[in-house]
Amino acid sequence: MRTAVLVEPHQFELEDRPRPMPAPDEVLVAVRDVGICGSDVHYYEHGRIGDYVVENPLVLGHESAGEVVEVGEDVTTHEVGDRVALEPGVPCRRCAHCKHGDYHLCEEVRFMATPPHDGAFTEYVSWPADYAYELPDGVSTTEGALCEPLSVGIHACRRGDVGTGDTVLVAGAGPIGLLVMEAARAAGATDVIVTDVVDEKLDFARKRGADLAVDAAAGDLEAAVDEYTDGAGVDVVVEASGAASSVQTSVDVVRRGGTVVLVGLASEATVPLDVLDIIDNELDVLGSFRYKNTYPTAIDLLAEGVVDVEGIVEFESTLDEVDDAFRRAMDPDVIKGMITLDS
Ligand SMILES: NC(=O)c1ccc[n+]([C@@H]2O[C@H](COP(=O)([O-])OP(=O)(O)OC[C@H]3O[C@@H](n4cnc5c(N)ncnc54)[C@H](O)[C@@H]3O)[C@@H](O)[C@H]2O)c1
Ligand SMILES: C[C@@H](O)[C@H](N)C(=O)O
Repeated sequence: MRTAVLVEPHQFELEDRPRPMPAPDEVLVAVRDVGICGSDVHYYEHGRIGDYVVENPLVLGHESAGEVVEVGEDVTTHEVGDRVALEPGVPCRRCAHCKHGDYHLCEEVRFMATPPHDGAFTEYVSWPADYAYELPDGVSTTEGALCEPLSVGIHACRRGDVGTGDTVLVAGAGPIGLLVMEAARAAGATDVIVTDVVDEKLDFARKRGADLAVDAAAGDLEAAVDEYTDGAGVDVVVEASGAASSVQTSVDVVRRGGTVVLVGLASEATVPLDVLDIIDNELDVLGSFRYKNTYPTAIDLLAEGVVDVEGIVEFESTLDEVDDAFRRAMDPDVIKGMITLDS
């Protein structure tokens, strides 16, 4: 099977690898769509993300969906021909976190495209059947692949307890921020303010329904939020830019008693933060890491037409064009590229 392998930064090789055999509890999936995530681009450019270093050739891609072509002998839940979205993190199922229900915090998780685990820029992936979620008619495999970043948005909104009538500020209009916006609307938020520092991203957010889109670099964000909320501040901020300065700004624009959810991986591990602000205003400042139990929700929201994910896809390429696709995805103005396969 054709497989795009990152052999060193900025260099993919298309290899012919043996097709995997599904284990008894797995399904073999012919991959149809794989999103290019910011983390894939980061590995492509730098060969590492923090402590995760690409020491051996790695297959990138963790936002994937496809069609079941074979089922393991113990699998009773899937049939050949089912279209499925693959949740890319499979936990150990035995540790305290898994037993506690926080399987996304499992330290033994096998997460696609995170060294040393291969991802989905390949023709076939064999994956545990219970992490392969059937897509109903009407939900495309492109949408199935985008259940992954949508899951990040759903989990962040759950962490922030976003609810009916809330005003939510989403910092960063990349794919994650835009899908946080979708998830926040689905959770009942009536007002969504989006910030970014790139005009094209702000325009894109406006076209996708942001009630207010503000340039965070222009220096008047707090005033703009004050004006919009009559001085109250927003109920929930979801920080999805990863910009260090945006962490304090998030604390500045949330209302007293409100919640700040940190999703963006701040480029600097330590960021200045006015702790008295947090105490005096009794803020909840929470981390949000990946997701748990979000795929069924994401698929339901897509099937009901409550969220739009395909609208963030700006280009599609084939596996043979993976190098070009990654070069294109490095453009800061581009929101999302997809690799499509037709094996
Ligand atoms: N916590 C998690 O589980 C999780 C999962 C996926 C991604 N992430 C992180 O979330 C962040 C967003 O991911 P993405 O793929 O959308 O990234 P992205 O780089 O495509 O988008 C980030 C956006 O933030 C904008 N930005 C930069 N500085 C800003 C500022 N000061 N204020 C507002 N916006 C600003 C950028 O212009 C860009 O549009 C990244 O840091 C990523 O690593 C976290
Ligand atoms: C959650 C996922 O989208 C992220 N890129 C990660 O590897 O953690």
